[in-house]
Amino acid sequence: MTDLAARQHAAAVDAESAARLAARGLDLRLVDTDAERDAYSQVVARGFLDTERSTEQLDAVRERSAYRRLVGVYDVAAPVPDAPVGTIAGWVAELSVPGGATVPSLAVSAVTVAPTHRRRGIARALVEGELRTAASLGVPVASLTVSESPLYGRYGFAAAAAVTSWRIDPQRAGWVAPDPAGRVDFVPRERWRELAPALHERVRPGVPGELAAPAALWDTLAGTRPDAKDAAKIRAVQHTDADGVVRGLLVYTVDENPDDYARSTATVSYLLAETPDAYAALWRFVLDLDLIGEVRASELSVDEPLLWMLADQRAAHVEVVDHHYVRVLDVPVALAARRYGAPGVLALDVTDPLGIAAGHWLLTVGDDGRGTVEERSSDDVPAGAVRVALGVTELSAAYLGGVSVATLAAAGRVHTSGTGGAQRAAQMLGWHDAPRLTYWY
Ligand SMILES: CC(=O)SCCNC(=O)CCNC(=O)[C@H](O)C(C)(C)COP(=O)(O)OP(=O)(O)OC[C@H]1O[C@@H](n2cnc3c(N)ncnc32)[C@H](O)[C@@H]1OP(=O)(O)O
Repeated sequence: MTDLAARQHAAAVDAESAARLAARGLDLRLVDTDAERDAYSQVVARGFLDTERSTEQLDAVRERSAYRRLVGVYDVAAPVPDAPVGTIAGWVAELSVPGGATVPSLAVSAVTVAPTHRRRGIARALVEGELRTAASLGVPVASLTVSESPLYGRYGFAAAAAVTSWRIDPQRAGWVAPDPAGRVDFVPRERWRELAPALHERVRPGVPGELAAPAALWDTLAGTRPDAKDAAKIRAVQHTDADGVVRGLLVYTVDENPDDYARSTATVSYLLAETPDAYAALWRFVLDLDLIGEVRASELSVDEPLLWMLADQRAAHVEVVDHHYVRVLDVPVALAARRYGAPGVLALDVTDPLGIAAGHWLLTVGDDGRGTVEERSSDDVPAGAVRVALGVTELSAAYLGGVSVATLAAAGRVHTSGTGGAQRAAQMLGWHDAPRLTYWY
């Protein structure tokens, strides 16, 4: 755990949110002991429509979630006062940004409020409180994946990295890409679980929008958790290059079609590739599986090379889905971390309903794509700069290069100065690789 992550984990709860909730007889506090964590875990399961957790599941969750800071809201007047009526989890993890660098991000998860206590501002107090705490510690961005799209824009989050869900008819798709080098083999799930973290560590800096993954993710994907459901369905595969180095990993499941056995369904749970050969070989393996009439995959990029490997692009039905939500907390630190698509100068006027990221900033990008950021007064705009007035939600939307500023301007969400200002700002803030996050958290 980095020093920043340790400080975030141990920080006191936000005083403003605590006072707001206390005025309603509610207690905001850190969830600490094993018994508290188990009670919290049961409430989160209920909040996400899951069944009550068994002792085995509680043990598995507790063992795998120590990295998470857990905060609960308690109602002392409730019949079970030890069960929180509101929950949130947060931890600091590296978020990849355009250009190969990473920034620390407050990853937010497990936001639930008991149906008995909804629509009284408890979720707002929890989310705002954790954002203020992270910002006060110097965490430059926050991020999350969502159950419902409309929830987090009000706090400054935007869908910065969309992904795609695919349904492919492999019997129609064909293949027009070169034959990939290397070999593909089945491996035991336990072996896959050992290999995955290191491969992800190598791949993720080059994928804007990807987040350092908790160890628990690999157990879930490989079915190696003691409480795993349907683990026996999971098939694990590796790709190795000519030197025998593992360059790609795949886990998938198959569901028989009782009406037509030869048109069963294969679902790609996770496909990770470090090289073009590994990427092509693993996709080709999936598309060539016998007895499969449909291949499903999700959390793929909006600009997936796979589309250009298919002889018949209409064999693939592709749906774009909002996925990784990002919220800038510290404008200069966040903007200085990424690289830019073109040189130039932007005068940014940023508004923020929570006040955290509001201000006037000058972003100067050199020919090498690196940016420097200075605070400026609102009327100080150098000649040649494009003035961009936007909310923190729109800044966050454009942060990873996943949406063009020209598109946001055309949608009326961003205002730019001068003829062609939106296009120049779009070239600067744009990036050649679509951002993506490969999992949910
Ligand atoms: C990162 C994650 O964990 S995503 C998972 C979110 N959690 C879930 O989906 C679990 C099921 N849902 C719940 O537990 C709750 O309904 C929550 C957490 C979504 C909302 O909790 P509440 O305490 O009722 O929210 P709260 O009263 O603080 O409302 C905050 C704002 O969100 C709005 N809001 C709350 N729920 C919804 C919703 N389902 N759709 C749209 N807006 C909503 C409120 O109108 C309010 O708006 P305003 O403050 O701008 O006027």
